[in-house]
Amino acid sequence: MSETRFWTSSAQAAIQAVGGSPAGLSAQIAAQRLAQDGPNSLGSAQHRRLLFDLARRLANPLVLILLAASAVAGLTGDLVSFTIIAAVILLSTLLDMIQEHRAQNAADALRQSIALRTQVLRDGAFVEQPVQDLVAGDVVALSAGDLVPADGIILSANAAQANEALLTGEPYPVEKKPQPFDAGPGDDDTSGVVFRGTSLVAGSLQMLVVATGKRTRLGAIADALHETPAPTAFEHGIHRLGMLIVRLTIFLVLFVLLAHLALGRPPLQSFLFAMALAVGLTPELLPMIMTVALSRGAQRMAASRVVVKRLSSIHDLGQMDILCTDKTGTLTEAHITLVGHPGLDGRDCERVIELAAVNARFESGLKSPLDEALLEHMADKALSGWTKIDERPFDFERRRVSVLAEHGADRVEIVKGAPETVLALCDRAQTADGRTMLLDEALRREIIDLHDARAAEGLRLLGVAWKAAPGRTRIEQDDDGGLIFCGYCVFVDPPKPSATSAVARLEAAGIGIKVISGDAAPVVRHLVGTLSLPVNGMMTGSEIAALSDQALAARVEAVDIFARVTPDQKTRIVRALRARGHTVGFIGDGINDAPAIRAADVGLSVDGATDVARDAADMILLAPDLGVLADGVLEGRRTYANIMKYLRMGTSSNFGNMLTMAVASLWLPFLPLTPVQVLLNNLLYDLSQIGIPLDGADREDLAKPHAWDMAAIMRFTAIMGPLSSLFDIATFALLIGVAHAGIGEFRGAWFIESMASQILVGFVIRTSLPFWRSRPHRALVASAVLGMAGALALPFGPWAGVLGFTSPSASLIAGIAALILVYLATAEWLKGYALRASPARSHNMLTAANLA
Ligand SMILES: Nc1ncnc2c1ncn2[C@@H]1O[C@H](COP(=O)(O)OP(=O)(O)OP(=O)(O)O)[C@@H](O)[C@H]1O
Ligand SMILES: [Mg+2]
Repeated sequence: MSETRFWTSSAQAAIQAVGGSPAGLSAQIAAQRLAQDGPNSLGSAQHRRLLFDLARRLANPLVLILLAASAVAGLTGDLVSFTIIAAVILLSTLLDMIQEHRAQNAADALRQSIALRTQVLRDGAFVEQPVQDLVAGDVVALSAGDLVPADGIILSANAAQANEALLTGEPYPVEKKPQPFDAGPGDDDTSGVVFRGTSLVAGSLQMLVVATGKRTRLGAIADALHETPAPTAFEHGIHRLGMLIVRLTIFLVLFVLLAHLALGRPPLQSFLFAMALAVGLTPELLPMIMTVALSRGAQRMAASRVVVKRLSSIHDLGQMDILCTDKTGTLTEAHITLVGHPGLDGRDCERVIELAAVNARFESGLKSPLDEALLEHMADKALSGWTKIDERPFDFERRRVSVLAEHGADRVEIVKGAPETVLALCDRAQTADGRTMLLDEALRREIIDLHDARAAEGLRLLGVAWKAAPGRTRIEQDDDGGLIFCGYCVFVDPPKPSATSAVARLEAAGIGIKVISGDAAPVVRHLVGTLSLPVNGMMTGSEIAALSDQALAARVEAVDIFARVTPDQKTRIVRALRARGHTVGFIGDGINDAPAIRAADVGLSVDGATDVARDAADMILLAPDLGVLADGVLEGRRTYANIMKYLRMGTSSNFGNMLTMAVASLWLPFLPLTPVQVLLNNLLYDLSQIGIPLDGADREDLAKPHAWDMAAIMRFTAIMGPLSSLFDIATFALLIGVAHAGIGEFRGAWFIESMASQILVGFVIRTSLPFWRSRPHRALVASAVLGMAGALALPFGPWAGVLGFTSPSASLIAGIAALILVYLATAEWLKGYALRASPARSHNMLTAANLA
């Protein structure tokens, strides 16, 4: 769909075109339009269709070749094989697909629960609606911190500023205000319109929606942007491992095929066998296991009140070794109250609080908790007599709010903000009795000392200043000089006692904490002292500003407290830590935190946070509490441990099977299993693994962050794979050399041996502890029992003949059982050695290399 460039025609024309009016829509018409136009989302309208998905999976070339080859075999007489092969392929694909779908649906439902909502005018009143349900013609009210939910025309605005970096690349906010309704067409000015995906960073506005979903300007480029984030180190590693297995498989299949042909075996049977092996060896279950494990993880995390938006961030959470946190709300209660408003002499002064409250009342930007505390304090005292002329809303670079207001005949500009910023703009000061004096060095020192004394007690302060502004009607960018300092507003934001134990838990889990705040250094230092957080070293924004990225990276690890930092510096700190090889989490709730949340490996926000922060985050904490996060980290690690379990079992048994098949092809005078039997073996093995995502993890797996370690997987495979083939070959020797088994009996016995050894060894290698010390999950035991029962039922049931088996004798089974016991004992003995992490592995080096 192409964008309409509606802003080039007059607002009137655009509004008429969508049949809207400033009065909004009725709920009934909105529902009709929603049915007609579809939801306001950029994703594909419907879920992928099940049938379509099935076709996509069956289109796997290996599967197609196998089906084609067995069809050829079917035409030449072996119809039974063809039927069974087709049925087995269909069955295992369905099994795989249904699990994945269910997992995806569960994860989607969780994501839905935290979907963005917005204020919409319906039937004449503003109501909260999910952003998805917006239609053209709706009137939407936005305020600072909100994401713009659709493209639209501004009906009214109040000091609104939008960040349009996503569309224009321009990092600085641009002013937004309504344009004349009948302005001529052809104008490419976009100041009177807003676009989906941008955000309001200051002020407020009302817009009339003219385009939703894919018809928006963002929708037109969304496919090109393709919102899939860059793969994480873990996904990258999995992909590499998968490719390695595929390459090995191709090599093996060619080897087996050529060996059989060279030895003069029937070509079609040999080909079918080789293809069945290939289907069995490819790690086709990996995506399903990943999705199911991750979605399970997400569900469990939701139970501990962490909602996951991006599933793959669960690994990053498990791997996270540094958590950066803002201060307000995570380390403090965020119930801010005003406790004083001292003038120059240190005693509370009415003038100070009045000016500050007027400033807070007239600010239309994002109301900060400080503003709310001021207004709450003034609730009983009227601010009547004051009228607003203009304002310059808060932003995190200026760290102040300027308001132009009038009281009777006096027109004044009132500025409140970070004390040092405000003081720097003053050249005079005013006492409580109204005397104005020059602000000399001595007086400046006194005022600073007054501040430092309170800040050292952990109190937050705002400076308040003013100047006469006769005849002025606007506040321009650089008007804030020559102010008269008046006093401070003093606030208390009590520390959150639960933060201490939550931080201790995170520390115990191997996660270092860094506090990154826009607040003043003494306040932050006092807070971390009160909570006795294990943090050291302090750096301020002005120090960071003087450092290059390299210099910052060199120092950033040794510093745990950052104060008076700008939003951009928050991002620089995160980047510097990542460049040092850390997996970094960032938790924050404000507009100022959003860029850093996005820059982190794991972006975290809380449920009550601004849209912009929630949108940037990978996970949302439903309670603003670090304790919740500590639980989440354990879930992340458990999920990771389970995926590693599957990988270890899969790669080592695959590799073992490859070796076995290579030997068998050269040595056995017949195929060790028929193609049908190979596929059945594969299906049963898959079935036995269904329980893995539910399995628990040992305490050892949860104790510290784990990075993807390819070398360790290779090492494990190189030890455990050959071990299993050794026992396979011993089984061959037993069957042929000792028992002189016929072909059917050989295949029956070997089918059982290979299934039993693969399934049972899983219980040995799923844990690094002695296997009897770690209890597997019931579901894993159940699926394993199911797989084993199948393995025994096939060669022994009435269908054995059709499947090409002859039931093995009791003594053969006893022999095999003995071999398997020895195998399991050897595996248990060797696994400590095989499971050791690669010695060269340094967490830092590895992740740094992956980042590059
Ligand atoms: N409404 C306001 N009016 C004037 N100044 C403000 C206002 N809000 C914040 N400031 C100033 O800007 C500074 C930075 O804002 P803030 O403390 O919210 O940053 P932050 O990085 O989000 O901090 P935190 O770590 O506490 O969440 C404040 O310390 C204060 O000096
Ligand atoms: Mg904050």
